[in-house]
Amino acid sequence: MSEAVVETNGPALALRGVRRAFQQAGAPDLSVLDGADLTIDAGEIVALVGPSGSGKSTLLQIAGLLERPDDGEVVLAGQAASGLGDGGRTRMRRRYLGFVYQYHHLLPEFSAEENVIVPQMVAGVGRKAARERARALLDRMGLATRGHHRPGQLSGGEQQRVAIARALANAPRVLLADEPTGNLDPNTADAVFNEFLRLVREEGLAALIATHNPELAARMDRVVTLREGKVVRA
Ligand SMILES: Nc1ncnc2c1ncn2[C@@H]1O[C@H](COP(=O)(O)OP(=O)(O)OP(=O)(O)O)[C@@H](O)[C@H]1O
Repeated sequence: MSEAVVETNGPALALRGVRRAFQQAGAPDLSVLDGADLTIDAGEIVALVGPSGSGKSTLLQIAGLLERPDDGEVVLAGQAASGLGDGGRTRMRRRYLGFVYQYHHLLPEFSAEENVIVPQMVAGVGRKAARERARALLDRMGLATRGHHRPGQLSGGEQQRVAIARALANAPRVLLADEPTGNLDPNTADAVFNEFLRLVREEGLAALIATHNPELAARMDRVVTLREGKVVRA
C-alpha cells in the first residue's frame, strides 16, 4: 500500500473496533480496550472520561499513532493507518496531530519561542514563517512578553501555555490531550483550560481530551466514557 498521505472528507478521527491487551506475568492478559469505537467530526471537541486505569491514555496513544492496536482501525483525516509502515505513520502524525500532556515536556535549553519554532522546522517550515507563527500563538496564549524565557523561568501555567502553543504550531487537524491541566493548581488549571479551548475552537480543530475533572469535561461539545474497554456515552 502506498504511504502517500491523502486528504479526504469525513470525520477528523475514527477508531473502529480497537482492541489492546497487555501481558501480565503469571496472569491472564489484561484487556484494556475491547472493541472501542469513536468518531470525532472536524471541529468537534470531545472529553474522554473514565476511572483511573480504564484505558484513556492507552486509547490516546493508539489514536495518536504512537502505539498500534492488537486489532481494529484508526482512521485519521480519511486515511486508515493500519496499512502504513512506521514512516507513513510518523508522517501522518506530524501532518495531522498535535499532543498536549499533563507534563509540558518542553526543551529546557530552548526559549519558549524556540520550543514552538522547532517542530515547525522539523516539518519543513522556514525559520521566518515559523517564528511569526510561534509569536502569534504565544501572543494568543497571553505570553507575548515571555517568548525569550526558558521553561525554567516560567510558572507551571505559563509552561503549559507554551506546550499548548507548540502542539498547535503545525496547524494539526486533531489535537489529543491527556490531562492537559492536571498538573496545575485549580485556579491556574481553570484559566489555562479556558484559553486552551478558545484556541482549539478558533483554529477549528477536532480534539479528544482525557480528563478526570467533570467541570472541564462539561465545557466540551460531548463527553464519552471508557467502560469495560468500550467507548460509551457519558
Ligand atoms: N505498557 C503497558 N504494559 C502493561 N500494562 C499497561 C501498559 N500500559 C498501560 N497498562 C495498563 O493498562 C491499564 C490502562 O492504563 P491507562 O494508563 O491507559 O489508563 P488511564 O485511564 O489513562 O488511567 P489514569 O486515569 O490513571 O491515567 C492499566 O491497568 C495499566 O496498568
